[in-house]
Amino acid sequence: MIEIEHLTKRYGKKTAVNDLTFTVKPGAVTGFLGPNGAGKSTTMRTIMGLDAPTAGIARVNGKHYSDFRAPLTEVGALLEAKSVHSGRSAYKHLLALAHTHGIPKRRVREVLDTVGLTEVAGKRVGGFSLGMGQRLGIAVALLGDPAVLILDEPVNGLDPDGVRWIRELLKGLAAEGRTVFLSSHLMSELAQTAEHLIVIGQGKLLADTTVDAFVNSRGASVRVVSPESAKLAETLQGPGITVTSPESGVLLIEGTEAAVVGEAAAAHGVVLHELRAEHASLEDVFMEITAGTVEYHQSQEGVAAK
Ligand SMILES: Nc1ncnc2c1ncn2[C@@H]1O[C@H](COP(=O)(O)OP(=O)(O)OP(=O)(O)O)[C@@H](O)[C@H]1O
Repeated sequence: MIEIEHLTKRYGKKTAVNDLTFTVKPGAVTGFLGPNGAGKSTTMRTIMGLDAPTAGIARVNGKHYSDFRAPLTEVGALLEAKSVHSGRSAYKHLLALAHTHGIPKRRVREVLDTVGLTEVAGKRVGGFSLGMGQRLGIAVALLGDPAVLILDEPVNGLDPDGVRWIRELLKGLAAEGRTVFLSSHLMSELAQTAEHLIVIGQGKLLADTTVDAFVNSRGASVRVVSPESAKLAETLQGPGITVTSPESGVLLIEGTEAAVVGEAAAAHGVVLHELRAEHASLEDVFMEITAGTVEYHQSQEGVAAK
């Protein structure tokens, strides 16, 4: 369990995290979503005791990070997305960490196997690709068999196979009853991995909900293509129903279901070329909810600061 209470972090005049309160529960993968600069990394660094909060508190299993005697066995984290430059082998790197935390040697072999690095365990970490570095970082996070895992953009640098692998790994770890908290700016990735979502923008909490509820928070609409769209639009008028026409011959109907639209068309002899229920994607809802909180906007001239 991770508990964040009224957490605020300022860097000079910049407020990176602004009075954030939420809880990450065990037994599920919780996604941490927000546009670039929203404050995700800062929040995660504060949980791991790497940044001191300006106000508020972050607790892991009821304790502050600095109160853990062997932190690796309490909370595992992958925070840096960059590869490690070291002359040490992956095995030696993990072994050194295991020693300082009282973790048995056999656990090093186990985690190397879990992350698929057994064959390259004797190779210098400095020569690792970004994806291999990510796998090593995940091995470090898992080394102490912690109940809580915090991963900042763990799919960075992984190929599609690696992305699928980490998705299954994280779901499996959550199914074992662990708390799994991962940040991503890839909405589609979180939709497939997370059950719960914490969404922030400009350091503030925007949503704390299940993925399903997040996607369904914007009602589905019905898209119709018809040579008689104007006639159909008239028959559909009613309380709670909004009909718009984004282009000639096309209707977008909100507030009712595809079946109702199809029956109305049949009853009035309207010819349909297409009838489709459209569900908002996680990405659509994310863009809508974070609009106005992004630090940088794409302008026609390029990327311009707000
Ligand atoms: N050490 C620092 N000094 C000054 N400003 C900082 C520092 N660290 C972060 N910030 C600022 O705080 C804000 C939040 O940054 P943070 O890295 O936490 O966001 P993020 O959501 O992780 O973004 P990204 O998805 O781009 O990694 C940004 O505006 C960033 O520029």
